[in-house]
Amino acid sequence: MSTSPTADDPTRPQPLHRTVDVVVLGMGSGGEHVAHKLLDAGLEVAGVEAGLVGGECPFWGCTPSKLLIRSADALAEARRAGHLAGDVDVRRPDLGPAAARVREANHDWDDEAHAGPLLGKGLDLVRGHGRLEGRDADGAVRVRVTTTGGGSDSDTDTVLLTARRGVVLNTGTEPAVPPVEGLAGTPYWTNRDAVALTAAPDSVVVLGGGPIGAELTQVLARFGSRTTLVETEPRLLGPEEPEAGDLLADVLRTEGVDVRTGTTLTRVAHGDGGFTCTLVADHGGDEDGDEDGGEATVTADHLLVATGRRPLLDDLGLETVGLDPAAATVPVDPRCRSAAEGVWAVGDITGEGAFTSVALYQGALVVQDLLGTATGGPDTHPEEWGDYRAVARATFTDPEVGAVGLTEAQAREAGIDVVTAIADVGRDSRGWIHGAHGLIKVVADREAGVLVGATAVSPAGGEVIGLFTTAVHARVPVATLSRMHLAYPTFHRTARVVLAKLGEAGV
Ligand SMILES: Cc1cc2nc3c(=O)[nH]c(=O)nc-3n(C[C@H](O)[C@H](O)[C@H](O)COP(=O)(O)OP(=O)(O)OC[C@H]3O[C@@H](n4cnc5c(N)ncnc54)[C@H](O)[C@@H]3O)c2cc1C
Ligand SMILES: NC(=O)c1ccc[n+]([C@@H]2O[C@H](COP(=O)([O-])OP(=O)(O)OC[C@H]3O[C@@H](n4cnc5c(N)ncnc54)[C@H](O)[C@@H]3O)[C@@H](O)[C@H]2O)c1
Repeated sequence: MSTSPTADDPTRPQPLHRTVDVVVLGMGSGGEHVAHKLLDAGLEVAGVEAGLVGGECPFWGCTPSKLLIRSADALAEARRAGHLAGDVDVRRPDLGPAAARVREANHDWDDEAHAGPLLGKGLDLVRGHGRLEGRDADGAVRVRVTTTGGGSDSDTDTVLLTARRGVVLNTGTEPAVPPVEGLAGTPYWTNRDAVALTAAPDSVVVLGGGPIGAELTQVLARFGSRTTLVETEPRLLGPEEPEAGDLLADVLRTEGVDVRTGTTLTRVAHGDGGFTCTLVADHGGDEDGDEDGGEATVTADHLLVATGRRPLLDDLGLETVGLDPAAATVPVDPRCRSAAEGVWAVGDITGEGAFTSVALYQGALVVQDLLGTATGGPDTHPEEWGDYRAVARATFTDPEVGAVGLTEAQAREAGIDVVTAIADVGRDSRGWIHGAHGLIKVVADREAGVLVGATAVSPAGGEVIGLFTTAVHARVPVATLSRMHLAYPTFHRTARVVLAKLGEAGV
């Protein structure tokens, strides 16, 4: 690694100037993967991180939320035992054990378990806010880091990194907080507060019925919080199949959640007694229908805002390398190259799916591109490069909502000659035995004779969707799928019902 101190302003501490092969700017799941693989291959790599190495997923996202969900599911299963195995009295639901597991998993929000192995491989970890700073005379991209101290940079407030081969952007997202009157300045929670809870609050209003809102609503309700879920759109999990969101809303209502879809939070007041939320039902209202178009007031101890995420692209210096600083995402090609030479992007900022699985998938593409390990380029070997037809995802509510590829609406919008089929998981053998609520819906392309999308709302729906992910990804003909052995009795076996329906419809 070459080191050359430079000074733009003699009154400021000397910035350190280092040249490496690749700078990874933002060390979320995708960036961490890229750094590991490039270091393994012998490249000189610098990683720039303003927060914790590993990003949102292990510390405030996937892992802690799934740990809380696991405990909440255990409670729900215990409560179900009454119908199946005699009385089980859940007397004192306690978030404590789940909170302890969260802290065990993320070492009390300490990133040593992520940073340590990378440092061991020789990563130049620069802790601080990174910003692109144009190119040097050879065209190499530069990154200036305003350091937050630590490691070898504790004596300087600025480090300038030059990347011989390129920069990989992986700066992720932050909560998008809506401009609701009175909300700013109140102690509302985001996912970061929710996953750090050690006890369930008496009452909470959850704003936003996407994956974060839906998952955390069910957790808190199962631990005994009086929970109101407010969603502006007519249904939960908006981008997924409408049948999935409707079924989930029904399940949450059965569990005692006050689900208010088609409802907008218009005003927030916070005082000693907690939050007072003014709600306006504007899309048909809640299920009772008695407040449609009218104003209602809900009070709660806490307000959890889960209304989407905003890519962290501000103050990233995108314009210094010719990228649009006002764009909502950094669009990438199948190699994850941005429009700027020598600048790749991975993860949520690419807009290809805000999932850890996508960030890791894209990280592998960048590594393949930088190391030249693919057989050919995207033009000759498209199967080796970025393909987002079959993005699989799961919302870990109970039942889980697994999905892959296109929804019916998206397929129709894409001009596909769509045939759909739907089946009730609860009426099939395993579902009935289990007492499950669920459905499987498939979306087929009649002309091609293949599935382009599927949704599995089911116990273990995130696992059930694997079958359909293979089908959509590998374009397995529906006729071939219909002849598969499917173990009996399983949740995924409901596939045969939808496939038979597609057959009857001529697919
Ligand atoms: C509550 C919750 C639950 C989730 N559950 C799941 C799930 O079950 N499954 C799933 O697939 N996905 C889930 N997700 C989504 C998942 O967390 C993200 O898709 C994943 O973290 C990928 O993000 P990323 O790599 O793009 O960036 P991030 O993880 O956001 O990391 C980006 C990093 O860049 C750093 N950074 C940003 N700007 C700068 C800068 N200028 N300089 C230096 N550093 C910077 C940040 O500090 C951060 O550490 C969940 C998200 C949340 C919030
Ligand atoms: N299991 C998983 O894979 C998982 C879990 C959590 C999050 N994630 C990822 O994180 C992303 C962000 O999750 P999210 O749930 O915050 O975002 P989201 O954008 O998916 O959902 C936000 C919801 O809030 C609603 N909303 C927006 N403004 C509102 C307002 N003012 N009042 C009421 N409702 C409002 C939207 O209509 C939407 O339904 C997801 O898109 C997903 O990719 C994944």
